[in-house]
Amino acid sequence: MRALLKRYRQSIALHLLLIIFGLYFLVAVLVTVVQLYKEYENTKKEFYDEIQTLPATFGKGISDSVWTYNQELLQSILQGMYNLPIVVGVKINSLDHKMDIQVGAVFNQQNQVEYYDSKGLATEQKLTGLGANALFAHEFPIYYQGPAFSQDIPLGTVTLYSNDQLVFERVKYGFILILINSVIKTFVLWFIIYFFINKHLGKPLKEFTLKISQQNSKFPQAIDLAINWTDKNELLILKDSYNQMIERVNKHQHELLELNQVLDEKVKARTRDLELAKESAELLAYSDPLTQLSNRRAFFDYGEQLLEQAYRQQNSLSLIMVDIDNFKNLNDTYGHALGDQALVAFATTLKNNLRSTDIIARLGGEEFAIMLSNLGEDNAINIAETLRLKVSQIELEHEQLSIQFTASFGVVESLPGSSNIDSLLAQADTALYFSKQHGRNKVTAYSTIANTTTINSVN
Ligand SMILES: Nc1nc2c(ncn2[C@@H]2O[C@H](COP(=O)(O)OP(=O)(O)OP(=O)(O)O)[C@@H](O)[C@H]2O)c(=O)[nH]1
Repeated sequence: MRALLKRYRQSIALHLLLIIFGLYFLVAVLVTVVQLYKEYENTKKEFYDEIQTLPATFGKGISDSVWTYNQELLQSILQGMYNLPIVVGVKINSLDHKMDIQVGAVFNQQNQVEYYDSKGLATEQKLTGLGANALFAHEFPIYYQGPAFSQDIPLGTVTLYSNDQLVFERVKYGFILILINSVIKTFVLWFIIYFFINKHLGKPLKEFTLKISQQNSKFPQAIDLAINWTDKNELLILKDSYNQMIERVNKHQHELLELNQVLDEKVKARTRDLELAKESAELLAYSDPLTQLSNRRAFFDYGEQLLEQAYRQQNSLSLIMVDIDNFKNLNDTYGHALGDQALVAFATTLKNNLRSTDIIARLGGEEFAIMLSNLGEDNAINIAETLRLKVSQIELEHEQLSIQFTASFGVVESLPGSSNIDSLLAQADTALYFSKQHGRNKVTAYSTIANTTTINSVN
């Protein structure tokens, strides 16, 4: 039942049919009721007309039996009348009241219904047959017309009673037939029309809905419906409109995708530019434009990291400070451009002779610092010596002259946990200063002069 109700709620065909045939059935019932009423009225009239004809048939017999006081004959005539299907009761009122008699259902003086058997004795209602609540009566006089009398002699009256229910009983079967006819017609038509509405509207709509729900939301496709209809009906027009819309949506989607791609490429290009700009900004911020070595800031940042790492791993780390000798002189003698050339050649020599993991930085002017990870003082001194030699071998050409220069070095080893960049630099600088003081083009280890320096400071 629940499934049927759900099916009804979900089916346009069933819904429409219920409305249409519900109304149709109501109208059919109304028309039938009106028909029944009319039939009832006609039948009632027919009854009345038939009752009107009875005096002509039974009047003479009744008059004769009343005149001759023949009770037996009167009773049998009354019984014959009572047996007629349109009569429910007969009442004779004779003038001398000697032949008064009633059979069946009749009204008394107080207009109440009373019931009598075929012998005229009062009885229960059942003997009168049909219910007599709605009696209607027809009264006619009886006369004696004998050859001895010139005039009709009034003998009394006969009242015939009939019943609405008899009328109804007669039309009832006709009405039931009409009603059954209407019900069968309604339901047969209902199922036939449901079949066709469902076939041509319900099913295609269901198919359409199913196919729409199965669409890929990103790339919807045109839909085809299994409708055998040569001309375009509303459903086919709806399907075509849907397909046109899908085509437009897909076109729009395609344009959007293309636009997205263009935008994506633009964003990527912009991101690349930004990254490059960032890289070059970082490079600028962290490198020396002339020598392409790290600058002072980078040296401090990277140096701190190396120091921490060495501390964690309990590794040795050494710092070398280098300063080109008499650089002012070089600048003043051969010009600033040659000075720059010397700085670049010097930086290249450092780079070529050190590991990529070492930090080489130009701290400012002609002053450089090198941080060597995993190297103790002895190794650092050796490297500084090599560099000193390599630097002294650099030859710069200037106006057919070969220009050479030297550099002084200060070396210090970091003791795990006791050093920071500033103190290391200060110590390396002390060693460098020592090299400068003792003839330049030298390598000095801080450890070799530390005591002397302390004593000097104390003095
Ligand atoms: N060409 C050039 N010269 C620079 C640059 N930066 C600093 N200088 C010069 O480097 C010279 C450094 O001179 P000083 O500090 O007196 O040192 P020095 O002449 O090398 O003497 P010592 O260090 O004692 O051997 C100055 O003349 C600066 O003008 C630069 O980028 N290019």
